[in-house]
Amino acid sequence: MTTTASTAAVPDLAALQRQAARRAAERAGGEDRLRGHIVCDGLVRIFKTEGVEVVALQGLDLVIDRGELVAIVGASGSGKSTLLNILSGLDTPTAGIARVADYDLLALSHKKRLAYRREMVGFIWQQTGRNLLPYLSAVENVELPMKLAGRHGGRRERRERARRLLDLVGVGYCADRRPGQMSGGEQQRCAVAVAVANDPEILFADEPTGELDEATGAEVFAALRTINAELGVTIVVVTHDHAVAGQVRRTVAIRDGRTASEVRRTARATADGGTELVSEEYAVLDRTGRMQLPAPFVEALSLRDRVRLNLEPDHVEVRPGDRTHAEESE
Ligand SMILES: Nc1ncnc2c1ncn2[C@@H]1O[C@H](COP(=O)(O)OP(=O)(O)OP(=O)(O)O)[C@@H](O)[C@H]1O
Repeated sequence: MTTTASTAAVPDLAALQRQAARRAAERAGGEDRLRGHIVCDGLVRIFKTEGVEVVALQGLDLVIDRGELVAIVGASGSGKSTLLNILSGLDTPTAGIARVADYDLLALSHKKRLAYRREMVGFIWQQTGRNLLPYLSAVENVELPMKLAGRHGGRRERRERARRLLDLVGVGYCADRRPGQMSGGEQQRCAVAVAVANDPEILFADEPTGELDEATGAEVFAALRTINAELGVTIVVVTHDHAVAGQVRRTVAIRDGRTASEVRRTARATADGGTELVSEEYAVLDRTGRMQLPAPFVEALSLRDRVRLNLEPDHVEVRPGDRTHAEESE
């Protein structure tokens, strides 16, 4: 399915993606190391509470390359937070494969899990107040993780790096302000700088724009795109807002704990000198050949129970199946 939308201020998502991939390859030591930075294969997470089992992830497949900026969308309860908690090392899956760089997330010792969370991963929470310490200025907030990790040289080097990162996300002018003196959007952009202070390979963000209006949310996404392109950090953003997902090149939709579909976007020039955003939607096929039909397709043809499949030379046709005896005799 392809859709287009014209707008004057569409960023060139493909160019940014190429720059991010170049930077990521420099960091990782070669183009051949880009593939499969994050790999989930048949990922399962079952929660057991008072004898009741909830299958939050039921065989989820997902591959994200180094330097990608991906949005994960889905309705409430579809398993987004469960996935993010597993990938960021906060939770352990029940079964399947979850691998990030060289870390097998199903078999991490306590020590390795701590190292993974300290060195590999940065995190941004939805609640602005959870990302920053209220009694420190923006620049001090960015310096703090570097200081705690004992990295990035002495005081002066840390301060220079903190100011550089704040400039990069567009809030250099807030360096000496405390969070209470900044807007919600400025705080979240500052949180992006804090999250990458120790140069993690991957940045996870859970609804980072959930408390912001659309325009301010777009500024936070612009900061994420800049960090992605300039530093080559792989970024995974979870959101239930499909409009926000339009800010990135690749969106993965989760339904009932499985990867259901994917949208890829590219900006292209139009004949009248404007810019056009082209979106293409793909269904995701797992290793065993299973896929979910988009809900609007199912509804449009009242598909249910069974469908007819025909193999054509270059496509597969899906048609409503036979009606049951009961329906025919009505
Ligand atoms: N700790 C837990 N114990 C029991 N069930 C849980 C737990 N965490 C999540 N679940 C269940 O797993 C399913 C997926 O939840 P999850 O929070 O991952 O969804 P989500 O897509 O992030 O939803 P939301 O957008 O509302 O945050 C839900 O049915 C939820 O009730």
